[in-house]
Amino acid sequence: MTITKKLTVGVLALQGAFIEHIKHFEGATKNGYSDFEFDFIEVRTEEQLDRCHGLVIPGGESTSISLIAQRTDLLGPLMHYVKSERPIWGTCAGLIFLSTQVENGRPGQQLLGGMNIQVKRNAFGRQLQSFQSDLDFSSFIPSVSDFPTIFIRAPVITSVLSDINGSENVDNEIIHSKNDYENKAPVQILHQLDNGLIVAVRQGTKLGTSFHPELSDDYRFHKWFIDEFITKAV
Ligand SMILES: NC(=O)CC[C@H](N)C(=O)O
Repeated sequence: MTITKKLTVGVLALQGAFIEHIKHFEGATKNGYSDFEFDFIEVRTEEQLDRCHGLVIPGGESTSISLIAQRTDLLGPLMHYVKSERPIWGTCAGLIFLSTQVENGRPGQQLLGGMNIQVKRNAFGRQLQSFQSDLDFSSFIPSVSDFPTIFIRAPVITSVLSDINGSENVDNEIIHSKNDYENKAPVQILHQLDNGLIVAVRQGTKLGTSFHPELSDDYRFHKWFIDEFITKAV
């Protein structure tokens, strides 16, 4: 007799492309899991957050997500959730919110401080606000060598911070997370564009991507997140 484990994956639903993530997860898990049953939920409250075995922070506008989280009293629970080591994936604005330092941020913008990275908002400038490119992710997702990758006013990862308490990066232009969590896992660079810009990183149970797999019609990236982060964590 197989015992089926029920797993709940939340998508932070304060602003941005949360419905698209839920649809992709549903598509990615429709067939092929006999040991797990999945529930994908929109997260707007602490009670919903507590139920989640993993969380996705979608793309949208990081300053709005930060502001709404503060106004709805979800910022504290989210900072606490980051410390729990449960998997979190931030896409685009979600990557910004998940990071420790942000260049080009807005004064007062809050960061969850889940990954020891500095990111730059709107890093591609006006000429290249949005673009699509088929990228080869086969070095970390087996046989995915042609993923339709969409960038929209995307951030990039500008540095990996070795000592987040050090003073070398103190700069008034840079927003720093107020979370006292320190992710101790090594930061892995998963993908760099041909011009060297870093657009996907992993640090232990946390994943950050500059781009939007949920806006393509391809479920493989979401399936990989489920297989590599969610089902392995339980
Ligand atoms: N597509 C996106 O998520 C854009 C992110 C947006 N530029 C920000 O700063 O939050």
